[in-house]
Amino acid sequence: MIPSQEYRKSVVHQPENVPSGFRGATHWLAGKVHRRQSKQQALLEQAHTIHTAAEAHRTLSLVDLQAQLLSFRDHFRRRARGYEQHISAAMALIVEASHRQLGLRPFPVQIMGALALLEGSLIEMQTGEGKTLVAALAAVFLGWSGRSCHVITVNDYLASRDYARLEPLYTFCGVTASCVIGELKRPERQRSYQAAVVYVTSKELVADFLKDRLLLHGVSDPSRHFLHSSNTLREGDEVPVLNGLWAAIVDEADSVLVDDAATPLIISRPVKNEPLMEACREAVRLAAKLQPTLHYTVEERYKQIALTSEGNATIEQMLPTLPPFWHSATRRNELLLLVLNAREFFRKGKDYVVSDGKVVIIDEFTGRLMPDRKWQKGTQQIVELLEGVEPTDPVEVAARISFQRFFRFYKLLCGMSGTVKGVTAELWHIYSLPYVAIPTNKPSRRTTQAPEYFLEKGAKYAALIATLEALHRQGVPILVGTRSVRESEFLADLLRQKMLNFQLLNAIYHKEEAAIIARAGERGNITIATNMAGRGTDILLEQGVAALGGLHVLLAEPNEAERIDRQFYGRCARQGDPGTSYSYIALDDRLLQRFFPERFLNSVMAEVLLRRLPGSHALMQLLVYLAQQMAQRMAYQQRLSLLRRDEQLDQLMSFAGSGPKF
Ligand SMILES: Nc1ncnc2c1ncn2[C@@H]1O[C@H](COP(=O)(O)OP(=O)(O)OP(=O)(O)O)[C@@H](O)[C@H]1O
Repeated sequence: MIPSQEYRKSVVHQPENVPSGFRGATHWLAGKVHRRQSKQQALLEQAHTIHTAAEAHRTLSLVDLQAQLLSFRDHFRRRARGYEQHISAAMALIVEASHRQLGLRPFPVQIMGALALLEGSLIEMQTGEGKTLVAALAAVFLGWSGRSCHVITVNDYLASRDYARLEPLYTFCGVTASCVIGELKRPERQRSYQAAVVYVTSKELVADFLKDRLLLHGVSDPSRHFLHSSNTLREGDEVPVLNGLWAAIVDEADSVLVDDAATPLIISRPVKNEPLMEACREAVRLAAKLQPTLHYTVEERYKQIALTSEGNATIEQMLPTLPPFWHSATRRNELLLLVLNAREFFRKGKDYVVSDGKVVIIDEFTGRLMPDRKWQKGTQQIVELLEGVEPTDPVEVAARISFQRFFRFYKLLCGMSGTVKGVTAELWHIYSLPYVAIPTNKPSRRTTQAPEYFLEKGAKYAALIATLEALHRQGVPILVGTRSVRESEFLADLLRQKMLNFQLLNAIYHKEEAAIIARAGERGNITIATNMAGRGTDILLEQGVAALGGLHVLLAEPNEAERIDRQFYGRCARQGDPGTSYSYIALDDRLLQRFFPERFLNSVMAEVLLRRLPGSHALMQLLVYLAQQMAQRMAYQQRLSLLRRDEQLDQLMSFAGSGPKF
């Protein structure tokens, strides 16, 4: 049904040699655009035909509809001759089943999206266009094949929500479905992974994969069914939970396959290290006797701490009473600086929380609690000791793999996102994923305000608050996007001073996060969120809000990827609703500061903005564009070099006869 990766790469979108010369290159480009457009046109036409055919099934009884679906399922499972030719007929029945079971009649563009997924493409579909249903239409087919299809969601909440919503459709079509979330124990996980369609986050999936690989002692082809490799298990071993890696539909594909691509997923195991624990305890005891300024200096801006001569003298006085370990100045300083760093720079409520007697890290960018994440090299134990909770054992790495490497194991990979442009070449190069743009069901009614530029953050926030006040007075709901938890809290303080009511998305669980984001479309609501928070949650407008211009979204700081900015703007004007997007940018924003010299920004650009010289906005726009391009280029190079390293490692290992390792 789906062409293999190799077939796709060789036939469908094989990168051609670009002819030399300007004329040659423009012809080549025009031909490429033309081929892509005709492919999209063909898919859309097929989708319209299916939509019309589905209308004819409205009169079918429920029993007949299901009987026809089940007969198609058997046909697909047996891979009977020419079964691919029945995709349109079967899809028309699934469309009707969706209407009966979910109350949703897929639009032609959604059918087009599902067809493109089945061809193994990456589809770009605007936010709010109903990607959840698109994935389900394709997953029914993949589930019919009898092998597991993994639908990758952004978080556990979405995995269980999407599974619960779509389960009636799957059951009706004769497909077993399940979801795997963090709280499931291994026996339950194993049962869930046996289903034909499994909703799961990439994090859970990769963690289970690594645990299985450890159980299987690193042998076997990762794409094969693990249970068939049970001969590699030893007596009394736990059973692997996964059922092989065959097909995956990745939601928010840009985030999973690009942004998180190089993130290593690590399986660690606690190790008893009593000497390290004792050293941490001693360091905390010693540091308690040191005072800022007198014994050490704190450089807030660069997050640096240095012992003063007074500090060094105090420690040396204590040396005779300390064990020999402390007589090495390097070791002593390293440990003491760890404690002082934790004491001066780690903030409870911002960097971590203490819950149920445990120190839990808060993600700096999303504000989410990360119970599985631990600081390294003794920092975790030191923070725990400072908080007076029982220190946990240090951990060692047992197995690791990057998301990029993991997803390349799938025989069939496809994905969806609202923002793919800008990374299509990378997705092709790394995953052999061709790209198909899906048109919107209704024309977009988003108004995009030109970005506003400011000399410094102070002026930017003052203007931002004034805009919020004005819109709030009119009853317009506003969603403000920030780049970090710190910035969202700073904004929240400003709003408190103005006595404005607001909702802050910060360090809470996905369910509450989704509930807050879902209410962002209510009259007069102000919601502050980090850009990634609540991704995937539907924002419905309260009655009467559309007449006020719909949801307004305000980006408080540009991101390193223009894609993430666009993803945020996509929170408004969903499904043909009205909406407006704004962006406020200051010369001291992190993006510009990272890529341009401070002197250039503070003198040349400040002067240009201050004098409102002609073309100043275009120049600022160019700077932001260049900074984002540079950031993306650097991130891409990083991912590419990781991939090359992985590939080299593979070659070495296969030479040694050990098969794929990570
Ligand atoms: N065919 C349909 N008919 C009516 N409503 C639909 C249809 N398909 C989807 N919807 C509704 O559209 C809304 C948005 O759907 P969904 O959350 O799947 O969009 P999305 O593309 O995944 O958005 P995001 O990118 O923000 O996650 C939901 O309320 C869903 O019920």
